Amino acid sequence: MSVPVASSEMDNGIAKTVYAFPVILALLIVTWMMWFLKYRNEKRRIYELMATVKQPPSCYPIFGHSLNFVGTPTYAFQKITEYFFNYGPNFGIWFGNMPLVVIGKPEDLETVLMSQHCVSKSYFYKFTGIVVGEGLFSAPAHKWRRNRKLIQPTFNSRILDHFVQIFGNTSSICVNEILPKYINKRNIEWYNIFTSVNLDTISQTAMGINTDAQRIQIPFSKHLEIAMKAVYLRFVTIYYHLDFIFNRTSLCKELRASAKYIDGFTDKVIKEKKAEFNEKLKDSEQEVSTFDEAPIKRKVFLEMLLEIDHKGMKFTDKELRDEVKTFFVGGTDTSAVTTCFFLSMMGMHQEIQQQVYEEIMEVVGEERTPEPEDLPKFQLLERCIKETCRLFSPAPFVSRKVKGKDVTLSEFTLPVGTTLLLPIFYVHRCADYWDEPLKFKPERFRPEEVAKRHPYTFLPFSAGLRGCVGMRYSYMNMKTLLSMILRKYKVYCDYKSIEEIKVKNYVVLRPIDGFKFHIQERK
Ligand code: HEM
Repeated sequence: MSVPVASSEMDNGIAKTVYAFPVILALLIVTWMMWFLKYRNEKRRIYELMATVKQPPSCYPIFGHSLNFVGTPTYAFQKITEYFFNYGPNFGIWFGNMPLVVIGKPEDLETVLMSQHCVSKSYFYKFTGIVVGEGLFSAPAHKWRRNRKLIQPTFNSRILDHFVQIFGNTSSICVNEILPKYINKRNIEWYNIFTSVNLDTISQTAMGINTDAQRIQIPFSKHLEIAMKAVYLRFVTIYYHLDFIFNRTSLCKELRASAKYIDGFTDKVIKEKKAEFNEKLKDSEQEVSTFDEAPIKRKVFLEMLLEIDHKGMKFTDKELRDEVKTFFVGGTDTSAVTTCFFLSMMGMHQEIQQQVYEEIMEVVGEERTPEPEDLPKFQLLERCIKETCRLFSPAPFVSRKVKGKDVTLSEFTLPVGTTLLLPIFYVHRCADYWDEPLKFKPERFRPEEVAKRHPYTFLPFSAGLRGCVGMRYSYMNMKTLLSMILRKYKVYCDYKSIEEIKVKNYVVLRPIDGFKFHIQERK
């Protein structure tokens, strides 16, 4: 008797499925159509905006303006910079079929960088994924919001003050053990030397591990440079955006090999720290210590991530690796390049170098390692670091995407979906905001001069909601290292003017012909 019942239930089931299928299909079609109409509407509004803003000539079908960048990376950088100076501060370019709105007006930069609707990174950042994954730098907005809140406190002032001793120790290795090998020598790989100093500093301060990169001479800096170059070439070469083309190039092979090295290096650090963390955890369970209850904000960055993970807010291995890699990459490359440009500027401006030397002698003298309270007293040194960052902004551009809501600027409104390019390099060298922009004038950063300018004319660390989390860290670290270098060595530079230093952009700015300074020991 049960068979007919089962059969009728089955018939019912089939009938339900038969009726449900067209309903689901209709819903899917309606959803897709709504999405498509919204997408087309967004595109239409962006195209309308592009029609109203200034645009350089030579825009070709399919390729847009991108054909004008084809050539060496140097040429591409020069071309983009030329566009800024001819069409800026705000204008539009077509990168293939992608419209890019360039925002160089300080008032508008402030609006963009302070807007919750501009915290999403643009399409270009996906190419950095192989190097830094989805760490803080490239994370999508929802993930970034959570992680920024967690990470920011590990760089608060009290913690930074504790780091000064480590800055002093790693700087001392550089000054007393590494630099003596290069006295009076030319053609030195300065970038590698200073990347290693910064790697030691960041690994001790943020990870609580000593990599001893300066003494062991690990190839981290070499791989970082290869990876950054490959990522940048991919950005600017439009056909490299297609995986099936890029994956077949030798550049891709080099990028993968370097990214693999950086991953391996990071995994080793995490493994070591995890083992130490688990040991401490065991001890704390036995000794009822306060380890688990210690406030998270007192721990270094990696300890804090491990502790959060342990307390249940899980980070996958990949998430952990991405965050750590981001700090290794973000904290070393930019700082190394800034150190090298700074020393070039000191070599080129001997009088200013002498004044900085006198300031250092006044604050700490010949021997004493700087302490936290000394650092604010290095005022001229700080102005010189800032003037270096203005002329040679380590991050020449950043990019964003408008999401969630339109953003209104001084002259037009950015519709949702617009990709933005923020040309920091251009703003820093623009004669509208800086008199004699190609002159090294640290006095521009005296408080009374700063007060005369719009704050968004100086953006080496970007600014606003998604500005650099390591800005104060960097100033403190650079002041410690540079004061210790300059009191022991005199720097000379073979470049005679700023115009002579031609630059290229491998995500981070570099001189095309290398850093041409040399050091002599002060007697
Ligand atoms: C001279 C040194 C440095 C410069 C010029 C610099 C510059 C920048 C810039 C321009 C950005 C914004 C990037 C963008 O929006 O695309 C940024 C973001 C970032 N920087 Fe730095 N940086 C420096 C040093 C450091 C250091 C030492 C650390 C680590 C301690 C660090 C960690 C980060 C992180 C994690 C981000 C992503 C922030 C976020 O999206 O919330 N940076 N940096």
